[in-house]
Amino acid sequence: MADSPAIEAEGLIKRYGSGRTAKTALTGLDLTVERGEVFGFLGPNGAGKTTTIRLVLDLIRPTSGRLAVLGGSPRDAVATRARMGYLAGDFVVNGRQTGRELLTYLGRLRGGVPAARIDELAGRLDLDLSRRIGSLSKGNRQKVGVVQAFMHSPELLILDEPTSGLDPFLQQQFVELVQEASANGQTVFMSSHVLSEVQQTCHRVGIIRDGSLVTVADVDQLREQAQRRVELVFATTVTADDFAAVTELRDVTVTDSPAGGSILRGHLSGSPDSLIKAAARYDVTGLLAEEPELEELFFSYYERGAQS
Ligand SMILES: Nc1ncnc2c1ncn2[C@@H]1O[C@H](COP(=O)(O)OP(=O)(O)OP(=O)(O)O)[C@@H](O)[C@H]1O
Repeated sequence: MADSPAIEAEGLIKRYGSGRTAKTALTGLDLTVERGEVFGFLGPNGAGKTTTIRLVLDLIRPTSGRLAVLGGSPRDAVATRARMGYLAGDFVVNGRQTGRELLTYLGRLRGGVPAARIDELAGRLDLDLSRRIGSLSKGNRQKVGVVQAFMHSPELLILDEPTSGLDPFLQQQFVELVQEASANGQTVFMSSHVLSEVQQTCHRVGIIRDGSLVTVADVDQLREQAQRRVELVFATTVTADDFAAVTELRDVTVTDSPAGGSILRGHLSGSPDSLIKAAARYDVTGLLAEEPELEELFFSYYERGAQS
């Protein structure tokens, strides 16, 4: 069904082993990933992220609970897998093939991918497709992994710490690929410890701890609540008292500007509207408002999870 969620888990339990060595990795996971969203799956080591992803891919089976992927059971793997793309942090394949041979082969399995699409992605990632995969560095091998995950524009991309340990160039290229996939209406489910990457790509984040989801948050809402550093330069002298009515503004300092006038600095949370209106009473010659840092907010969610 087209409008069923991309991923829907209810009371999902996964136990590894039995007897005294048994380990319950998922303790009753409830999770919905809607079609077309980029969902970040965050949590400390051992929380159950990879286990969830392996269940979605039908690489392992749940002990109990319900799981639907693209409207069907993950057990319909053959039909569903061609509509999915998957990349883990350590892309491992037969090393004797060249990148081009492997990607052409995988493209055929996924219903045919034009050679030009493979070339375009390889070009963007600065990947040499003529080299044998076994001779590539970890970073270059991971680029092959990125191409195979994205090349067929799958309905659902499953990414398990896809860029961990990779250089900033590949991380930035990866962010752009996720943003493009999202603009194209594809769904992305991504676990990551790279919070800047999550901040740049995800619509929602879910925090998992000890095998169950503790919070789901909307990244735009977090961004609105988050503080941003602001700096305003005035042609004339202003005082902190002139901005006392702007309740969204905290930690206000006013210093003399080298060009005469004043520089006002502070932290703004919520709407900038009343600050802009208060500032408009004076002659504003400079303005800086930084993009809010969500990392601290993400960490506070991790911690909140730890207390529950
Ligand atoms: N094959 C297995 N056999 C036994 N226990 C396992 C197995 N795979 C995972 N576990 C355990 O299940 C729990 C969840 O592991 P999982 O790999 O899903 O966590 P994760 O959130 O992906 O962690 P990380 O961020 O370190 O990758 C951990 O306690 C782990 O030790």
